[in-house]
Amino acid sequence: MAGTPPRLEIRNIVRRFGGRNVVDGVSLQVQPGQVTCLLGPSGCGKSTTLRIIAGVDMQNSGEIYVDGKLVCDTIHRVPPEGRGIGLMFQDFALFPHLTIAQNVAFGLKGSAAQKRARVEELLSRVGLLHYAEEHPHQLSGGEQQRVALARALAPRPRIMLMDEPFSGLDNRLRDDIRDETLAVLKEEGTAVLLVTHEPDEAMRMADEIALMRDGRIVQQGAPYNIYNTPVDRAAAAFFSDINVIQGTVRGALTETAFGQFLAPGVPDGTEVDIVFRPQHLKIDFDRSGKGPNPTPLAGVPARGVVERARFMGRESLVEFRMDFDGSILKATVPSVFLPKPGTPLWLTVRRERCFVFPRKE
Ligand SMILES: Nc1ncnc2c1ncn2[C@@H]1O[C@H](COP(=O)(O)OP(=O)(O)OP(=O)(O)O)[C@@H](O)[C@H]1O
Repeated sequence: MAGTPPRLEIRNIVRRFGGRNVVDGVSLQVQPGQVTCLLGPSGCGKSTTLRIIAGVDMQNSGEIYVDGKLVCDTIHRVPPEGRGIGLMFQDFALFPHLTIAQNVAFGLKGSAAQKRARVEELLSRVGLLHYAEEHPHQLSGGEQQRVALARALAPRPRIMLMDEPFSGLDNRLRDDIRDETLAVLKEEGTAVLLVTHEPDEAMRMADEIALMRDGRIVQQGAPYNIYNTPVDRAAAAFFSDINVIQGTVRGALTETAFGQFLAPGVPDGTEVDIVFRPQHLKIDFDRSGKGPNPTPLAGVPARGVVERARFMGRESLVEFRMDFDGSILKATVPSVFLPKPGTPLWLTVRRERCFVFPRKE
């Protein structure tokens, strides 16, 4: 690509432990001011990837570039402190014997006046200037996390690596700290690579999500695209509960109780999973044994009987036992609607909300 190189680029990183590729050919780029989330289940290799970029672990093959300059392959290796990288980890504790200001100043170079100016700038940005002379134990968990952010940002790192930085905080506080952190990182124009196993965190923070499984990135893109066009059943299931209807392809179509689904390019006889999220199952009332009329967009309605309905605050989760095969499908609906078990209702699902994937055993 012509023009400015990415702030961070990794190419084909492989890391083996005990004969297993724990990181198996990971490539990605992060631009200045952009947050990329490495998202995946526990053990998929996220932290190992981050540790390699930080320089505290070493890849078996692959390269790391910062602003287009090679900082590490299997021959050259810039030490961690020479990479312009800041770190923020959940258990990256503050120094208990130093004041808040001394903690933030810890990695800074320059004159005393320059250091003081930078510390004051960052502490006021995270709203903690009045705590400058206190010690960490006098601050709440959320405040300590903000100090940790200020400390990591103080030397103006070109790249910030964050590994589950908010997981020690309780829910409400976590949302606030995430938003504040994001605002500060954007102002500083830092390129951020954030590791998390929580889809909500990734959706809230990321400009781009790299979904990782078994050491590989299986899908990469804006949160909206990753959520709405998953590459496979597991990618869909990572973000929410899913419904799955099984079918077999005949003539690029598969027949279900909801009518036909297109399966272009899928060979005859292939078993497929038709996957959709519970919020996309639409409910209609029973009109003397009939449901709404079929439409090209929503297909044929199918009847189910309410098995269970649970109130969950903002929404209700309703489980239906379907007449056609006795399977259970789930719908989330606004919680004003809480039908009684045994109520027959009709269900439809819009075609553009469904994904047809060849079944993997
Ligand atoms: N030093 C090591 N020696 C041997 N195996 C390791 C080492 N470090 C990591 N692993 C293994 O590599 C795999 C990936 O670990 P990693 O910590 O990168 O996963 P993760 O996706 O970050 O998971 P988590 O969210 O639980 O930290 C795991 O199976 C882990 O046991």
